[in-house]
Order: sequence, then C-alpha cells, then structure tokens
Amino acid sequence: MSATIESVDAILVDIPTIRPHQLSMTTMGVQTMVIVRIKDSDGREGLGEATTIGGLAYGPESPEGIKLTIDHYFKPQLLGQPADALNTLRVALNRSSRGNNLAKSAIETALLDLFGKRLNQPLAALLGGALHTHLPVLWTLASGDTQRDIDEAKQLIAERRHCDFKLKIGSRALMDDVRHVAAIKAALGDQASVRVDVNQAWDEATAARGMAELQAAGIDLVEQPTPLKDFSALARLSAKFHIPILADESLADATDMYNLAAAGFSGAVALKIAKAGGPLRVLEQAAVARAAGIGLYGGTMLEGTIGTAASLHAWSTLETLHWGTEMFGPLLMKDDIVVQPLKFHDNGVELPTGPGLGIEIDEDKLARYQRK
Ligand SMILES: O=C(O)C[C@H]1C=CC(=O)O1
Ligand SMILES: [Mn+2]
Repeated sequence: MSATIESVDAILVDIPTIRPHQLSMTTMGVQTMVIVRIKDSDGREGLGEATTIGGLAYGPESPEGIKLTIDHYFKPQLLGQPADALNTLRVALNRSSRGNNLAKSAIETALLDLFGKRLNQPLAALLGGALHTHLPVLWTLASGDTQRDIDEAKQLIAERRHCDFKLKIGSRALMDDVRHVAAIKAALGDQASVRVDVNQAWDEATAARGMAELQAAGIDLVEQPTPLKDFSALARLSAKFHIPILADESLADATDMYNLAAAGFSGAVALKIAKAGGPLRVLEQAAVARAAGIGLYGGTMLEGTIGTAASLHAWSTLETLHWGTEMFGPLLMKDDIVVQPLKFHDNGVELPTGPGLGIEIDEDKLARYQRK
C-alpha cells in the first residue's frame, strides 16, 4: 500500500547574491526560493523548489504567487492522496489549474524525491538511470562592469571552476553591449566559450544587427534575442546566421518545442524543469527537441541546491547535452540551506548520490533565511 500525503508546506526563503546580477529586465541582489516540503504517512519527506527571478520581472509567476497557489489550490487536492501516484496527481492538478508550471515543478520534484526515498533509489534511477555523474557548468558574468567580469572569468578559469561563460546583455545600447562582449571575448581568447543572453530585449532588426556583430566577435551562442511570443522572428534569425540561437523564455514545454520547430527554428533549447512543470515534463520537451534536431542545454532559473539537484538528475539521463549546463545557481547565493552543498569542480558539478534528490535540509539555516 502506498503511503498517503500528510502535509504540504511552501516556504519562502530569501538569500542575498554574492554580487549584483544584472539582467536586461532587472538586477538581482537577493534570490527568493519557494521550498516545498511534502510529508507522507510513513514519516518520509520529499523536497522541491520553485524559483523565479526578480519577483515578477522575469516571468508571470512570482514567489509569493507560487506559495499562494500551492497553499490554497494544490495542497487541498494533494492531502490524503497516494504519494506514489505521480501521473494521477499531475492530471488532477492540470485539470484544476492552468499554467503555474513553476509551482507544479516544485510539487513534481518533491513527489519524485519522496518516491526515490521510499524505493531507496536516486531520482535519476526513477527516470531510467544516470548516463553521467559529472556535468559541465558554465558561469554567468553579469556584474555590469567589463573589467570586473574579465577578472571574475580569469579567476574561475584558473580555478578550473568554469570554462564557459554567458554574458547578460540587452539593457544598454546595442554597440555598448557589443563592445563589452567583444572585450571579454578578446581577453579570454580560445580558452573560453563565450555566449550571450539578451533576455528578449531586442526587436528583430536590432537582433539581426547584433547577431552579425556578435558572430564577428567570436561569440558561440545568442540566447533569446527577441520577445518570447515571436516564434517567427526566432525562426527567421536562425535561418539567417551561422551563430546559433538558444531559445529560452519562448519555450516552456514539449508543445512549445514542437511549435517552434514547426515554425522553422533551428538551434538549441534551454531546458528548465521550472518552465516545463517538473523533471518528468522537461524530459518530454527534450525528446521533442531531439526529434527536431534541436540542441539541448541544461538551463536554470537560478535555483538553489534543491532545484539544481532536481535538474541535474534529469540532465544526467540525457545522452548528449550539446551546450552543457548552467546549473550554478547555488554558487550565486551567499549561503545555502542544505547540509551538504553540491560539489563543483573540474568545470562542472557532481550528480548528488543518495536516495531521491540526495539532498538534506539544514534546519538552522532554513530557519535563518525563511521569510518571517
Ligand atoms: O537564462 C536566464 O534567462 C536566467 C538565468 C540563467 C542564468 C542566468 O544568469 O540567468
Ligand atoms: Mn536565458
């Protein structure tokens, strides 16, 4: 007999970042995570995380809204239900609430963690088993200052912590951004792959000019240059340039992936468990991308260790991650709320071992950073 769900808690946790993190739509000085704890009738606990960026600046779900959705809508539906019935619970939540994929991702993660602990198996084993135990991780340079970004990158290369970098651009005039990016690429040379993320800031004409400049500067990848709903602009730009496009905000789930590929897009996709609605859902999207010849990239919403570990379990089951991953979220925060942090080394991170996510909460730290 499956255990039943006894409690569901959604906790807001605020942790300052190690430096300001400047994106085209906001500058982060703190990251807010929604940590989900689901307990079953056997006394086991599953952990999940829903995290976005800049309140409502990045996307339509805010941390406070995610907590409200879980507390008032999901929790009453989940209590008393068999904890192992992931598909039944997903169908029920999808029938009663549209969208809200970040909140759903945290629930799916917590149920998978719980199931893994019950079976004494790592989460990746529930997904068919890990193909990789160490995954590459890039770092985002987003201090807003060119020299500071160069110094940061050089130090990380020397430490072998990261060898690939993503630059956040789009908040300044195009040629200012191009000069910033070209200076960083010139300083790092061939020892680093340099990519940019525009976070939707350009219109199509600006993007065409920007991509030509970035291609000439030796940049490897341009992430989400144009607004998320404009699939045809992404398709046209991907046909026009050799420098590939990484679609991020445009693609939440498998259906979006199908539609963008059908519109003629080629390039790569930033997979994110949060956008897709959980580790199981994101692998459906990866399968559609693979079928369409679109490259895979393990993306982050700058989650802490719980959401990062959940993503790593999913990415570990993919044979090829053409563009690696960006699962550095915990490193951007000044502190952590887990007992054993993830192990970052050799330009990547180790897949945690142990049942479920392989992650344990540090109750004192959680109490310190929990929003009162
Ligand atoms: O990619 C995004 O749009 C969001 C996020 C991921 C890495 C980073 O620096 O910001
Ligand atoms: Mn992005």
